[in-house]
Amino acid sequence: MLKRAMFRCGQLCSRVFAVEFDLRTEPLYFTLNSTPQVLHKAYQELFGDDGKLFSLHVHCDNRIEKAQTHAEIKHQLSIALSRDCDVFEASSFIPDVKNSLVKGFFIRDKSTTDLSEDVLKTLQQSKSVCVFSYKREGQYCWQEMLSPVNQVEESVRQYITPAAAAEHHPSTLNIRNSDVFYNMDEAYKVLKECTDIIPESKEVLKLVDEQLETSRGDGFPVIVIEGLDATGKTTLTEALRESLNATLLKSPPQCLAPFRQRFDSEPPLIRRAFYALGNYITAAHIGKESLRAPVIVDRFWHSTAAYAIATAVGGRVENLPEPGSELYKWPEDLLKPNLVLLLTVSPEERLRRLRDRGQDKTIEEAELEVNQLFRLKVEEAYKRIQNPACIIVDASPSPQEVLQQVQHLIRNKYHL
Ligand SMILES: Nc1ncnc2c1ncn2[C@@H]1O[C@H](COP(=O)(O)OP(=O)(O)OP(=O)(O)O)[C@@H](O)[C@H]1O
Ligand SMILES: Nc1ccn([C@H]2C[C@H](O)[C@@H](COP(=O)(O)O)O2)c(=O)n1
Repeated sequence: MLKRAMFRCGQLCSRVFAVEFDLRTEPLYFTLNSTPQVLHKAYQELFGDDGKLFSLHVHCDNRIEKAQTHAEIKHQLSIALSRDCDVFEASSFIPDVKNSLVKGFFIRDKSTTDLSEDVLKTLQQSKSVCVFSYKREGQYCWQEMLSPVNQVEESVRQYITPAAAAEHHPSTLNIRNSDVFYNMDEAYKVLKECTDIIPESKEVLKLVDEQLETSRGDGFPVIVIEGLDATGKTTLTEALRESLNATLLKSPPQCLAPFRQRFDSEPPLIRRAFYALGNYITAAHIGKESLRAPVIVDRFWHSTAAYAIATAVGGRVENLPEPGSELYKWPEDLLKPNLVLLLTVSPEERLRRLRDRGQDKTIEEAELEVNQLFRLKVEEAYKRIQNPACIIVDASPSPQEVLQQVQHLIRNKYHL
């Protein structure tokens, strides 16, 4: 309750709120003020003309619990609310303060029933959930706390006050060590914190402990093949293995395959830590194998970071961390490949290949298909990662031509 009260009245009022009413435009930014503020029309329209409005945020000191509660609420809202309700991503943050982002939702209920209010009141019974409702009177809009079930609490009005757009999209504030990990210890810690609720974490950590050994002398070249799904990575990496007499490795490595589905169903914090650790295990395998032969790697850190950043950052490509941001920096303790090639094909060709393949798609792959914005962000994030940056390969020609193109690139560099 103390946290909720702070959120309502105290330090958290200096926060800025961002609501993604429309993923193709800027979020709507506002702060809260105890004195009424005259709002211009755009805000008046969004806050009050069309249905009942609520916001919901999750506050919790335990990051695992917070991530799981957020995911659970997202699921609850998707099944419990009526079709007349729109759910938007919303967040609150302190401008330029890293890790200050608190994720939540904005709910617009255009129905004539009280269903959404009842659902939200039930959710608010959890001590880490804070729900507000929004009211409008003339040119003023305010927020007040939704009274929990069986509790009539005197609500304090906080008036909506327009705020300047954030220089960087707020979601970028929390990427480090929540979505992308820049050293092994940080990812390791996340799984360690999960061992009680996800017993498989222990087994993954055991595998990490057993396999670690990333040092590598001047061995054979290590070439990573990256790209969105169905761009031809498997086809190319297998052809390269044969033509170069190379060892083919993957990230995540085969030893993590039994755990992948489990971690894919977890919120980003846990899921991304799992993939990050997978890269370190693969790095240990690369270290050994590259002493014997050239190594081809199907996906590595570029994939882990690009998918994580593109998922964490809502909306448009412009919302991504800007080129040169430290968020695109290779982890200090992860083995660096000699060459990273990014396979690209047109969206139409990718869809054709996906359809021809006709196999089950993971949720994320299915999302790629429908979500053009997400695909563009993944590809752009790939291109922004530096040191090593990826070399773009046009993978639309036939498999044989793509192989020749890549052999040419490798030969130029290594005379293999
Ligand atoms: N150069 C190419 N031209 C036409 N079709 C191709 C080419 N390369 C691969 N394909 C076909 O496209 C489909 C996807 O290829 P592949 O499985 O190699 O992609 P991928 O990048 O490994 O996918 P994923 O990441 O989802 O495993 C397959 O049916 C494959 O036969
Ligand atoms: N090194 C890796 C490999 C994969 N991922 C994640 C990113 C996508 O969610 C998904 C794609 O893998 P695929 O379906 O092609 O096997 O896995 C990652 O984060 N890091």
